[in-house]
Amino acid sequence: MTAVSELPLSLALPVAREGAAVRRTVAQWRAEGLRVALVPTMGALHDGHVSLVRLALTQADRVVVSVFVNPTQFGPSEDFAAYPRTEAADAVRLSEAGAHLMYAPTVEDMYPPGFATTITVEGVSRGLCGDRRPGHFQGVATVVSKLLMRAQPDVAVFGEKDYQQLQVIRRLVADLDLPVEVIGAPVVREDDGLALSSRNAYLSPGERAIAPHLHRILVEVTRALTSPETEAGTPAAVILARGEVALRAAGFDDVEYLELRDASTLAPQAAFVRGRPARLLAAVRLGRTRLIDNMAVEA
Ligand SMILES: Nc1ncnc2c1ncn2[C@@H]1O[C@H](COP(=O)(O)OP(=O)(O)OP(=O)(O)O)[C@@H](O)[C@H]1O
Ligand SMILES: CC(C)(CO)[C@@H](O)C(=O)[O-]
Ligand code: BAL
Repeated sequence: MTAVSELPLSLALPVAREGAAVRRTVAQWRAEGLRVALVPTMGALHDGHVSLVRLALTQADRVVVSVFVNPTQFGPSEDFAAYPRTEAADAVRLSEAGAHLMYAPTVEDMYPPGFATTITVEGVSRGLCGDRRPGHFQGVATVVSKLLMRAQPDVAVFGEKDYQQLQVIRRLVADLDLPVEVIGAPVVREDDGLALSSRNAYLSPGERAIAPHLHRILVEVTRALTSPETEAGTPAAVILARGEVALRAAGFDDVEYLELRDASTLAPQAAFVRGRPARLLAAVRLGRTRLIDNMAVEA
């Protein structure tokens, strides 16, 4: 293991580069009877990530945070090369947040020559981001499987900001009998409602002013979906179409989707049914930035 050289000594956080090093450290902790959590990330850490670490600390004695910009979940025309990489600052944030180990593997370590296995989670990976980003959830499921195998945590924490991803991982863990408890953490937002996201750094000042309208419109659509008017028979499609018009009017360049889905299977819902938890999910484009957000639709 190496320490990140730019760190002040008092903040030094152990950094593992290889799966074997993580496995050794975790095995030692478990031999001491300690419970271990894993928080997978792609780095460029913000308060949303810190909230996951804090939640992990309430569930475990030791917290490992992986920082890996996973090439296999990016399409050929996506932002893999441009994705922000801020490892030294990430290590400081993790140290301050109370994490115990940063796991920052290289691409070669994760995908050595000859690597040939891909994990596909059917059903929940279909539609929404799965359609818009072909191959994305295969890349996510494959790398998360590897991270779980390497770290062998008791619990793994993922944010609800990436709601479809969370459901894909829940399905993956259940289907492959992986011995880990998956915990979802609530979305952390800016004061104006914008969900924190590493990609918010791409927004120009003008785009940043438009971005919070995504959350505002999700709140309005959720209210409309659960209102007595809807119960009286307005189909969800009509309300969703009004929401899409509102998003375009607010200045978003494209609305990839705005959909009502079952909260766990992500099956499309033609209407909100009281007592059946649903989720409203959206992806929009603002200049070169793709933003996603979602909200519980419950009553
Ligand atoms: N605002 C947030 N609130 C709660 N969890 C979050 C938030 N943003 C990210 N996460 C979670 O942090 C984990 C790592 O996500 P990731 O490193 O991709 O950050 P990100 O900000 O979502 O980046 P991107 O802009 O690429 O989507 C994921 O489980 C993700 O859902
Ligand atoms: C789960 C994850 C770390 C896998 O690369 C990534 O998709 C993310 O940061 O949400
Ligand atoms: N936050 C999910 C990772 C991705 O968008 O690729």
